[in-house]
Parts: sequence; structure tokens; C-alpha cells
Amino acid sequence: MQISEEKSETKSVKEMSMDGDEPPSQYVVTGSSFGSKDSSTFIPIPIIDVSLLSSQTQLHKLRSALSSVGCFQAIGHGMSGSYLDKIREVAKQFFALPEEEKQKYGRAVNESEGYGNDRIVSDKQVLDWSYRLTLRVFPEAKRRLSLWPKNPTHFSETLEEFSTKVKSMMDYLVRCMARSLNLEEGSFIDQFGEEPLMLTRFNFYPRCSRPDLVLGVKPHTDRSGITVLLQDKEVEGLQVLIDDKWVSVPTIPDALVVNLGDQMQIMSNGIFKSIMHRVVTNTEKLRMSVAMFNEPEAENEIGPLEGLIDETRPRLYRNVKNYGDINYRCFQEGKIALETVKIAQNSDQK
Ligand SMILES: O=C(O)CCC(=O)C(=O)O
Ligand SMILES: [Fe+2]
Repeated sequence: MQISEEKSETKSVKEMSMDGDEPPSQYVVTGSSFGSKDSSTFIPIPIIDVSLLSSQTQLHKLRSALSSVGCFQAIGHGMSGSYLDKIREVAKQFFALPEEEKQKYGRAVNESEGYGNDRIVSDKQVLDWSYRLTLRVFPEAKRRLSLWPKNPTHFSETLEEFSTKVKSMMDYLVRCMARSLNLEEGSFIDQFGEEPLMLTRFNFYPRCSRPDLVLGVKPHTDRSGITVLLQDKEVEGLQVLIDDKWVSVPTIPDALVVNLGDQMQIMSNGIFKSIMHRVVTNTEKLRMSVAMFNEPEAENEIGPLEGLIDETRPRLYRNVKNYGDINYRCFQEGKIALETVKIAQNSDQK
């Protein structure tokens, strides 16, 4: 089997994109899961100024954003627009390399790190119209440097610096999230353990002739604690599900999108919401994004914080270890991971 898992007789997503081909059936999303964007209602995505999170007003805004929609656009995070452009440029240079060059970092079958398309787990799986380069950045000792591109030459150095900055932003945000709930600021961070994980994913979405049928990424929630996403500077594509409507997340060049992931939903006993999101394709322009995910150490047990459980809000989730594995198994079985760790509630407790 080929490393990329694409059969040699079939065209790659990139070739189909360039030729404007009708996408093959494996990429076509059918049924109600596709939905359509409801453009009749405008639902703004909250904007939070990270530099102001020492104030109660901004903390309140953070809590309200996370407990209603589960995402926000972060500004005032200390990374300038020109710095973020440098990251976008490195991603662009990598994806522009010839396919053989990128395949030097190809994801092996059954591995999650490296360059390639979807990991294929079932015949019925609908494929995403995208390419990704996934790399673990923390803990440092677990980096697989053989998969870190040598081309462009400053790739590793740029990724190292960016992930260090995003890590400290994430740690700060997770502390602020605890404070926004009137908890000790280390309450969530403690559950991440001594050596929390952090993963980067560079996403590349070629043009697609049928955006009405094909998604860049299917609807999902992130398995992370939180996710920080650098969007394309110009091309929109990310949509979040709010009140059953798909809402586009506007591109703000200097902002970083913060999505709450499943593990923070568990730790916050369901107060914070892990946001359902997807990426749409378009006929005109290719799109790129860089996502960073933090996660508790696999062997650390996580669970709802005691301070967030009482008679009016009973414990919603059991304690779990290695949620990443649970999430992956559920994906293979077509189950929703968060549902499998939920504690059944008596109706009189609700
Ligand atoms: O490309 C995007 O905007 C989002 C990507 C995403 O949801 C993911 O990588 O988990
Ligand atoms: Fe995501």
C-alpha cells in the first residue's frame, strides 16, 4: 500500500482540483449532515482581547463566549500581523513543494503524524478535500524530527518559535478560563499534567468544483483541551454550528481563533461547550490554516472539577484517561466520543 493511501490509478485531490473534475463519490457528503449555511441570520463570533483578561469585564466575556458558542477570535495576544504572515508564508511554501518532496514526510499507514490525506478507517467514510501535515511539538522529547520538513529551510525554526508562543498563550487562556469560573487559576492546568501534549496541523484545501457537495473538513468537535487556529488571511472556510445554523468565522488577519475542545468540556462539567465546526470548499481560491491543539498527558486522569459539581449541576462526565484514544476509537465506530463518557442522569436530577 502506498504511504498516502491514495490508490495509484486514482487522481489525487490536487490533480482533481487542478482539472476541475467532478469529485468522486467518496468525497460527497450526503444526507442531512451537510446542511447549508443559513445566511439569513447574522450571529457574531465573540472577539476577546487577551491583553485585557486581567479585568473582570473581559473575563466575564470569556466565560460567556465559552459557555454559549464555545469559540472566540483572540486579539491582543502579542503576535503581530506581520509575524502571523510569516507563519502563513512557511505553510504556503511547504504546500507548494512538488508532491515527491512532500511525500518525504508522508504519513505512514496507521500513524497520525506526517503529511497526507485522511486516515482511512472504513469503506463508508466520506473523505475530506484537504491535505494536512500533522506534527507533535510538545513534549519536545517526543518530536519526530524526521517528519519536520527541511524545506523551506527555516520551517523547523519557525514552527518551534510559533508553537512556543502559542503554548504560552494557551496556558494563559486556560488559567483565565478557571478564573472566569471563580476557581483557582491552576485548576484546569493541573489536569494537563507535567508534560502536556501539543500537536500542530497545517491544513491545505485545494479548490473544488463542487462546494455544494464536498467539505474541506467534515463536522467535528476537537478532541483537544483547546485549539488555537491561524486562519487563512483572506479566504474564509471555517464554519461553526450555533443554534443549529452554520455560521462562517470571518477572517481577521491579526486574530487567532480559539475553539474549546472536548477535554475542556469534560473538565468544566459541561459549562464550557466544545464547538462543532467544519470547513467548506470553494471553486475560486485555495485555503490554508494552521491549527494547534493542546491535550492533557495521556496517562493523566481528567474529569469534571469538584468545584463545578453541585446539586443543581450534577457530575456530567466520568473521569477518563487517554481521551485521544477514546476519541479515535469512536471515530472508527461512528460514535460521538463525548457521549460515551457521559454519566446517565436521572430525570429528576435534570
Ligand atoms: O481549517 C480550519 O479552519 C479548521 C481546521 C480544523 O477544524 C482542524 O484541523 O481540526
Ligand atoms: Fe477542528
